[in-house]
Amino acid sequence: MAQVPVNVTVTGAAGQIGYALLFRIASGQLLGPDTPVKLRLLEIPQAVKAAEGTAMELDDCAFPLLKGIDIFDDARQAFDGVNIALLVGARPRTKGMERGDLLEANGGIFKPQGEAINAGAADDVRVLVVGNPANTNALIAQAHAPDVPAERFTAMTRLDHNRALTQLAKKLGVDVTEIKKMTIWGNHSATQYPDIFHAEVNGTTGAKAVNDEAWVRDEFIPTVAKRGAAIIEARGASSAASAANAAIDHVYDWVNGTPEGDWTSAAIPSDGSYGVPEGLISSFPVVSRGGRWEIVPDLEIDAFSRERIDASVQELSEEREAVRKLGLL
Ligand SMILES: NC(=O)C1=CN([C@@H]2O[C@H](COP(=O)(O)OP(=O)(O)OC[C@H]3O[C@@H](n4cnc5c(N)ncnc54)[C@H](O)[C@@H]3O)[C@@H](O)[C@H]2O)C=CC1
Ligand SMILES: O=C([O-])CC(=O)C(=O)O
Repeated sequence: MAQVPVNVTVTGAAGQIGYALLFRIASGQLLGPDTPVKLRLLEIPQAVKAAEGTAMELDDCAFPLLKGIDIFDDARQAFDGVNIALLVGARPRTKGMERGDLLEANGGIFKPQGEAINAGAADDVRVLVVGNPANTNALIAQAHAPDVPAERFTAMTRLDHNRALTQLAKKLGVDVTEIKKMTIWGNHSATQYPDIFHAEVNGTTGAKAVNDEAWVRDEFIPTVAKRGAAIIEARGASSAASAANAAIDHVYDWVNGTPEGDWTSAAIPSDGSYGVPEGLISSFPVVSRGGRWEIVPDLEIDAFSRERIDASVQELSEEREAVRKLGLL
């Protein structure tokens, strides 16, 4: 294990996702059991003490792969030399806040973080934005990091993907491992489109195996798309451990590749595929090969799917327009 440690920066480190995420990174689940890591935690000044507490607990685990923990309240320092950037900290929507206000408040976070990544990140930096609105926050950060290849900025829809796998598996009474090629299209929001027409289950498609369009339309899609709100309702707080789990899955697959014969979902910059305007950070069916995400090409999109993909992509276009008007792009 003479390998140089990989620098992993986590923003919002003292938050609830941070707490569920850091121990898994340090134990080797993010990058694999042979890759040592150094953690660089970014928090706002008021939460630095809490982050220090988490760092004490990380020390107390004596993880063999953890080669250092540094805590910052300054983005330039936190992203200096970063290889993997997990942008979790964001401004949550509070009462009375309009979508425009939320985008503006997050612009104040993701613009300077993009600039800091541009200034100091390692050449191989990979960025995953978790903090909501994740797709558009990723777009803002990317816009302020012109020296970093655009494809290195991604947003998380893997939690939606994993939610969709379990909902379909439960409906069919099969194991989640029997379902391949699930897809989430569009925005990580209630407009997202979980697509089972291309999913494969024991030699047929997910849609054919279910054979019930009303269930797909009225139960499956809304259950997956509104699962975040349902968790908040039940738990009194938003998904944390499942979100951290999805972040681990996203980065692990990005670095190590997706399995043959399957694909996953990630929000990545559009190359114009499937009618998604170029540059929007939208969720697609993707494989990871040679450390890069590739959009799965040439899938047939029927009218049912087309309408839903277009609606979610339309929302992303509107968010892009809104942040453009705010001068954030
Ligand atoms: N993409 C996805 O699937 C999911 C996204 N989320 C989003 O993830 C984000 C974090 O969720 P939680 O950890 O539950 O929230 P949280 O409120 O528990 O933690 C957020 C942390 O970010 C910190 N923070 C705020 N501004 C910061 C800045 N400028 N730099 C560094 N840190 C900063 C806060 O001090 C806080 O400790 C939220 O935006 C949430 O909506 C949550 C679940 C799933
Ligand atoms: O809605 C939220 O804040 C949490 C979220 O993104 C999710 O659980 O998908």
